[in-house]
Formats: sequence, C-alpha cells, structure tokens
Amino acid sequence: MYIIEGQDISVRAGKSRILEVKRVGLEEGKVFSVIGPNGSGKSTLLRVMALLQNPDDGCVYFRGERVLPRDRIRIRRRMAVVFQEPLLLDATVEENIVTGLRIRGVDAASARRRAGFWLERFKVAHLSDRWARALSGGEAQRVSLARAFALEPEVLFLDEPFANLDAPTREALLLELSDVLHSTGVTTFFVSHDFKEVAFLADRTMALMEGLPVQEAPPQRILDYPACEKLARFVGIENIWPAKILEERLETLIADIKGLTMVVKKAGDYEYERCSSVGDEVKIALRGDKINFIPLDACSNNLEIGCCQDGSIKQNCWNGRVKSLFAFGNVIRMTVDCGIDVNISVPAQFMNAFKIGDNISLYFSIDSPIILKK
Ligand SMILES: Nc1ncnc2c1ncn2[C@@H]1O[C@H](COP(=O)(O)OP(=O)(O)OP(=O)(O)O)[C@@H](O)[C@H]1O
Repeated sequence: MYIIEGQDISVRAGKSRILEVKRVGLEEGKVFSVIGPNGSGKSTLLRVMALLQNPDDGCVYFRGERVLPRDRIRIRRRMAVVFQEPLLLDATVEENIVTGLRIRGVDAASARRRAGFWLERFKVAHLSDRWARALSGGEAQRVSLARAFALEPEVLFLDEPFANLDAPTREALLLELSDVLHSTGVTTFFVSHDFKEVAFLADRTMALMEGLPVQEAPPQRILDYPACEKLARFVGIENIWPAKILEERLETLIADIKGLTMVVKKAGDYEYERCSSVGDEVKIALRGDKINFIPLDACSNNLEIGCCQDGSIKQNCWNGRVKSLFAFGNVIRMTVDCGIDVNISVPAQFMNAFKIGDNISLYFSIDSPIILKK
C-alpha cells in the first residue's frame, strides 16, 4: 500500500490543462521523484500531493484513506515541505525550528534539543543564534532541511531544493541529504529538473511532459531507455534520427537512416518490440558517449567490423569526416558527417587528436541504439 496516493488528478487553469495524472503513489521509505522541464507540472503535482492545493478533479489518499477537506490540516502536520526558496521566519535560526515544533505540541526543552540535533546534522549548529533572513542561500537551505527533518514527518516533500545553489554547495548538500534520507528512511517526494540529482537520490521517477506522465521507472532506466523523443532530448541524448526498419535478421533489426544502415539488437528488457515490424517508420536515439572512434578509415560503412562467423553483427561502424569540434567543460563535443550528422562526446585529452576535415571511423554496439515509441 502507498503511504500517499493520488488518483485521477487533474489541474486546469481556465481551459488549459496543467496536470493530468491517473495514478501516482509513494511507497513507504522510498524516494519518489518527479522530473520534467520547466512548466511541465512538477510543482503543481507536489502541491496537490502535499495537500497544499486542491486538484480540479481527483483525490489524494493518505494511508489508504481519502483525504477530505476537514482532514487536510491534521494530515499536513504529518508532512514537511522544503521549497526552492527557503521560507524562513523573520527570527533566529533556532526559533525557526523550535516554532514549528511548538505548534505541533512539542514541549520547549524537547523542541530545542531536536533543533540542536538537526542543525548539527546539517552542519549549521554554529548559526543557531543568527538571524535566519541574513543567511546565505546554502545556509538557509540547510536550515530549511533541518527544520523539515526536526518535524519527523511521515512524508517529506522537496521542491527543487538545490536549484538556487552553486555547484559545490549543491553537491555537498546532495551528499548530506542522501545520507540523512538513508538513515531516517523517510518517505520522500522529490521534484527536480536535474537528472543527476534524481539519479542520485531517487528509487523511482515519474517523468512529466506538458502535464502528462510519459514514463515511470527507476531513474537509470529512464536515462537508458527514455520512452519518447521529448524525454530522450530532455535526458540529454544527442542523436535522434528518423529511421525505417528494413528487415529482421537473427536477433537484430536492420534500420535505414537516410541511406546509412544501422543494426539494433532486437531482444531486450525495454519496450520497443511494438516498433520492430519491418516497414515501420521509427525514431532511433543514440547517446554520444556510447560511440567509439578510430581516427583512420579502419573499416567501411558496410558493417564488416564485429561481423561474427554466424553472420550476426555485434557492432555498427560508420565512416565520416569531422565537421565541428568544441570543448564543453572536460568533454569535447564532436559532430561527424557520416551522411547524417553524428554527435559524439570525446574525453578532453583527445582535443588535439582530431581537426575539422579529418576522416574518422565511428563504431558502437548494437545494444546502444534505442528505438523510441512514437
Ligand atoms: N495558478 C496558475 N494559473 C495559471 N497557470 C498556472 C498556475 N499555476 C501553474 N500554472 C502553469 O502551469 C504549468 C505548470 O507549472 P508548474 O509550476 O507546476 O511547473 P514546473 O514543472 O514545476 O515548472 P518549473 O520547473 O519551472 O518550476 C506552467 O505552465 C505554469 O505557468
């Protein structure tokens, strides 16, 4: 049974749909995340599940019981929410934590003890007498997290808590939060548009696009096998090409991409079988970091590399010419013209190994391409 569950949730603004989610549920002790681009409805779903906003249709169940309007405040006190902008009271750091506990009936001495413990845990105990509104963004978010955990909630809601923090602060806080989530085992609903955060923290992820769930799975699975083109782009897959399935051969599908042949492994634990019929027009996605390269014409485009004795093919091989190169942090983004543009990510040490115009052979496993659902 889910600790909290939403059914047939629909939120509209005038005539336009903001959110339409048939079912969403949080398992006890797990971290459930919602990912999606700006405006996809993540925060709206969080507000509905945290009982901060009524949906236009649908209902929320808490521990199996439908939440009625008269129950909302009582149940909300069993939850805690941390927002992107820390909503701290105009008071000292300690008072910010103690006040919430006192409202929930905790005696003054216990409230101070709990505040001390959680401020220590989030490494801000030294700030307890400071004025909360004078803290830096990172300090304020640590205090918000300490305040939320001090409430000992049954469900914790986190709405992009790291979005405003610089990269080192975000990374440090992410590690600390992960540690606290594991040690407390608190059920968590985590909203983010950053897949790295989600992959690090979450057990399960719902991807939202324009208010609709497009996939729900463990984060790594979404990263490896996104369900649709928009999601593939959102998770950063650099190559998405229209293709046509030409034939099935042994355990593979042979696809044509503007005259180039690609072999894709047919069997797999992801759902593209329904796209696999000969003659289908599909989209094929391929991550740039799954593509290897040799700086010479080591093979030709007829896939001879990786061809086994039984006639099966383990690798694709395409030849092309380097069209553009640019450094992006510690990787190089290279586009190779193979008849179609192929974007690949190359470790920075190869920066001087190629120049624009060089001939290059690309090869990638038949496991790497993903046939996307339409
Ligand atoms: N009260 C409202 N009236 C009209 N439109 C709204 C209202 N609240 C939200 N929206 C719209 O609904 C959509 C979803 O908003 P929401 O904040 O849930 O998205 P989000 O995925 O959390 O976005 P972000 O990542 O930018 O925070 C947006 O297009 C937003 O403009």
